[in-house]
Amino acid sequence: MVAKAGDEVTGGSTDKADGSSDESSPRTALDITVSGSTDSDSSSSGGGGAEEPHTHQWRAFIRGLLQRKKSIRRLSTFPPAASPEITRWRPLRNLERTRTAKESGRGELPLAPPPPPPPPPLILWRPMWRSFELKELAAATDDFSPENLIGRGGHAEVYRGRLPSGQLVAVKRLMKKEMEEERVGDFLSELGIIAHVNHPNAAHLLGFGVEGGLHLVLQYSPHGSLASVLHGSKDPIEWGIRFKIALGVAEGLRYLHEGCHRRIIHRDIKASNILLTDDYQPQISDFGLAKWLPDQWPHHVMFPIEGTFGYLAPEYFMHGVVNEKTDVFAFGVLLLELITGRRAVDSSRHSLVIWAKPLLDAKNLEELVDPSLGGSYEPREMNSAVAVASASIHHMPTLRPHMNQALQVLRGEDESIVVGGDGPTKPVLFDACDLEDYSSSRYLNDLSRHRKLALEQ
Ligand SMILES: Nc1ncnc2c1ncn2[C@@H]1O[C@H](COP(=O)(O)OP(=O)(O)OP(=O)(O)O)[C@@H](O)[C@H]1O
Repeated sequence: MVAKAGDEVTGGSTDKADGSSDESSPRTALDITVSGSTDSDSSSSGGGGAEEPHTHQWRAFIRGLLQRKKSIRRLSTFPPAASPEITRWRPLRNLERTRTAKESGRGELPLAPPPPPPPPPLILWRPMWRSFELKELAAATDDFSPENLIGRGGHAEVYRGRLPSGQLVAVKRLMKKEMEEERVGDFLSELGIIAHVNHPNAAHLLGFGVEGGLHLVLQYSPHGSLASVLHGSKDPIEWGIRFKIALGVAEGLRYLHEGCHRRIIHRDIKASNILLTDDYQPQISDFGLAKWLPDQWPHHVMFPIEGTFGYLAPEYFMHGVVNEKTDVFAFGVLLLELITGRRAVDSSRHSLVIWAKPLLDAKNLEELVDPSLGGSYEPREMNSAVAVASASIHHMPTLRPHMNQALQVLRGEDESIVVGGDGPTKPVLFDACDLEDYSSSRYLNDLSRHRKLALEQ
């Protein structure tokens, strides 16, 4: 359950379907700003006791939702079979709950949520977003005309629009059929998180609307998504742009993991969720699955398993373990897409990771690199991208780099991992030990098993 009409929305943990609690849920983003309560989290959004201007916006937003007099809840359903791609695999929705260490059979997992984290320092912050009326959104998008439809995800339609000021915007509207179901929760989570994110490499929220459905109003990205540019256009994009995108996504992820006032795990990094500005600056978008993690939690075990086949880290799809390294794995897959020009999952539903792993291990750049580049790339950049991709898709999460390390290698500031040279690749030991001994062949087996499971849905 997320919230019901008439429920009082207050600070604290997020109620799950089974009545259990999940303090890491991004729903807290809404709760803390609406309640202005004494909840220890309240200052994390800049609350700090005194009501800030943005609190009024949240109040207006929640009031609008409650006036809908419709229940908003999570249901134990599967996504519609006709999803445009095999996205958002949610086979375990009916098991929605937070597993305890006992249940998972692992001593190191938290038995119960630890006490709430101490409030972070007060951040003076003024929102740049506002609430839009339906008539404003309709005017901007020419009544949501099909000509303005620029994207359709699993759960939302995105329309290009123009505000009276002349500014181009993207209006993301939760599809009607999804309104009463679990997606509303994701949508509100997305709003709660994106409203707090402020980085050039993250999608920029301009406002929201709750009349006639749920809407996010975002800055318009003229080139659309990386997926459409990389896989949907006849002209291959040159290596310089690909590398710029890799650097920008790494910057954005580092910000989410380390630069925000709370750690944000995106959980759905993929080419269609990377938007491109007019000068191909990438912006991480679609925060529908993103989670805030308290500082003292090394990781979190989550069900249902949600995300996109082809980008899911093995420890996540096998055990539900989520932390920064879940995103690092997906970033590695994204790098492989940029290097090879191939999709994370091809039309025969074969995984790029399974295809690339032997080539990465053999340092076979010749077969790995996108032939449409015609060998035209800067060798240092390519070598560092390949090295980071290889380390990022490591089956052991602790042997994957943190995003700041990945960034340093990409920028050429750290050459501790190099491929393609004469000497052997240096081992990349970022942390001391792993959760378990997990062999490479078992990893590939698990990937294949996961692929089979995903195809059965
Ligand atoms: N700000 C924007 N500017 C331009 N195009 C956008 C913008 N936001 C989204 N789009 C387009 O709409 C598509 C769908 O958007 P988005 O991924 O946010 O929807 P979704 O329903 O959450 O998708 P998913 O299936 O991943 O859950 C994107 O892949 C992109 O092509």
